[in-house]
Amino acid sequence: MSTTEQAEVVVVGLGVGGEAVGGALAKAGVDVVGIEAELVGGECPYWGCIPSKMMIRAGNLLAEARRVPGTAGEASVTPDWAPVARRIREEATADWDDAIAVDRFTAAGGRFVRGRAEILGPDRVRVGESEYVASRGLVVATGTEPVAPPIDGLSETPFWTNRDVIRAETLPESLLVLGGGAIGLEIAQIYARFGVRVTVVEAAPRILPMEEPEASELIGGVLEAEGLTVHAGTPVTHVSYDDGRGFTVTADGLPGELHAEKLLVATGRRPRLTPGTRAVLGAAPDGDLVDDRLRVAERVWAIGDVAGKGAFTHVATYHAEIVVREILGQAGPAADHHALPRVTFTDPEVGAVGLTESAAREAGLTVATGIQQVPSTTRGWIHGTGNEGFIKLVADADAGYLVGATSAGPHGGEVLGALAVAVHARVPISRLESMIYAYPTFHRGIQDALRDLRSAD
Ligand SMILES: Cc1cc2nc3c(=O)[nH]c(=O)nc-3n(C[C@H](O)[C@H](O)[C@H](O)COP(=O)(O)OP(=O)(O)OC[C@H]3O[C@@H](n4cnc5c(N)ncnc54)[C@H](O)[C@@H]3O)c2cc1C
Ligand SMILES: NC(=O)c1ccc[n+]([C@@H]2O[C@H](COP(=O)([O-])OP(=O)(O)OC[C@H]3O[C@@H](n4cnc5c(N)ncnc54)[C@H](O)[C@@H]3O)[C@@H](O)[C@H]2O)c1
Repeated sequence: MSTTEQAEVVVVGLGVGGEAVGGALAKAGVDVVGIEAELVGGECPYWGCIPSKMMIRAGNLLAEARRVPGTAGEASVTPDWAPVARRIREEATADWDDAIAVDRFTAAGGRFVRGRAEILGPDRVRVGESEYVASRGLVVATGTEPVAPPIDGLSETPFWTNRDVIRAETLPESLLVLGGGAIGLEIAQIYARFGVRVTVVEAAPRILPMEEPEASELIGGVLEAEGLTVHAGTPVTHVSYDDGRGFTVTADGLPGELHAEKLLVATGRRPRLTPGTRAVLGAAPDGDLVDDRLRVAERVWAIGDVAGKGAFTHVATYHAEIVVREILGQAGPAADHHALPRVTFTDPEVGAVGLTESAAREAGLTVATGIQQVPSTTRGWIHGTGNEGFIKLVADADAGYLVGATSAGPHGGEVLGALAVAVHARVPISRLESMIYAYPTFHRGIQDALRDLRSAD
């Protein structure tokens, strides 16, 4: 028998963004129904950021130990995946069980529904036989799912996605990674550091195509020095799988076939929002889903990955705060993505904020750049082995402030903090130049990059 329940707010998807919105509204006394098809918390804690960064921490420890000879004596390292898999299963994901997160939401006063919601209109959704009608607002927080490119043969093979690499209890002997973006490169490096023979195949002319070309060159060089094989500009044309032999891949521009026991497809993700649902919500078929208040339509909001403004956890939580304010009728700034920070947690880390040089040029700005190599800074030179990196600044020369920056190197994601403030607050370059930079830090390289920027005047 079908039922209809009323609520003030219905949140579809309790991942990073939905859990934050639902929990905060429930705590504020709003009657919230939160609907989740899989695990409350979403991709980040169970199959994304947290377990992958735990794996990276382990891989970085191995790499540091391997850097001991020649610098601090002798060290012998025997990689073992078992403690990594155990930590992910027991500490990070509670064996992929979200009981604590569900309790947190219901203890705050939220009404929890487990199931896949079908959005029927701007104020109603259906889960199984039950309909939920929202009087005050609908929040769509359904995230993204991996895209498998239309490569001949691929869909008939048992390829891996990020979920399989995170859940692996044992490692394959070899791994082919399709896609040299954030997921592909982070996983490729970790697996290789644990002894897996890894090949990365990227269709675009360079890996990390969304970041500065200097970052692509840096990471490509580091990975190859660690023994990985990296092919870029080589679109895969055919994939096949054989129980005994594993995967065979052919790609344009590569003379022979590539073979590996496992194949990870990390070629991007798409919003979990069908064209039909967009239409039902009153959104245009193409273009921006949300305005600067994250509104899709009257009393309908979309947040996090599905909003299409950057697929990062910090974007989902940022959006959540804005929508909570909107629904509670509180004043506050609109969403502003001009200083979007992101960090690819390879070693060296690639941190970036705002526009790359080419994006700034495409935006029609008068662009000036400055760059400093980390090994040429005092701290980089002291650091020695493992010091590869650079700091690159992208300035709007007419306006006199930075519109983007990249900080690649040891702790590159941490150094990014100062640059993110500069881009976010549009700090005049002259103020940045007159700042005192602690000696000898990695972030002091910003001062050197500013000098390079000034010398380009
Ligand atoms: C391997 C990997 C590593 C990552 N590392 C980082 C990182 O280091 N830093 C970072 O900032 N970001 C990282 N990300 C990205 C980050 O995980 C996402 O940006 C974040 O999870 C987005 O949150 P969200 O709430 O928008 O979506 P999600 O976390 O995807 O949550 C959406 C939720 O909605 C549910 N849902 C979908 N449709 C329905 C429906 N119809 N009914 C009910 N429920 C539904 C889903 O089951 C899911 O739980 C990583 C991602 C991956 C895959
Ligand atoms: N550290 C982080 O913050 C982090 C880590 C992992 C993922 N993420 C988020 O998850 C998103 C998805 O990650 P992703 O790595 O899947 O996507 P991505 O967009 O970062 O990279 C996908 C890569 O695959 C390439 N590609 C596309 N089609 C291809 C094909 N047919 N053959 C070979 N290569 C192909 C693209 O050119 C691109 O380089 C990221 O954009 C990011 O927002 C963030």
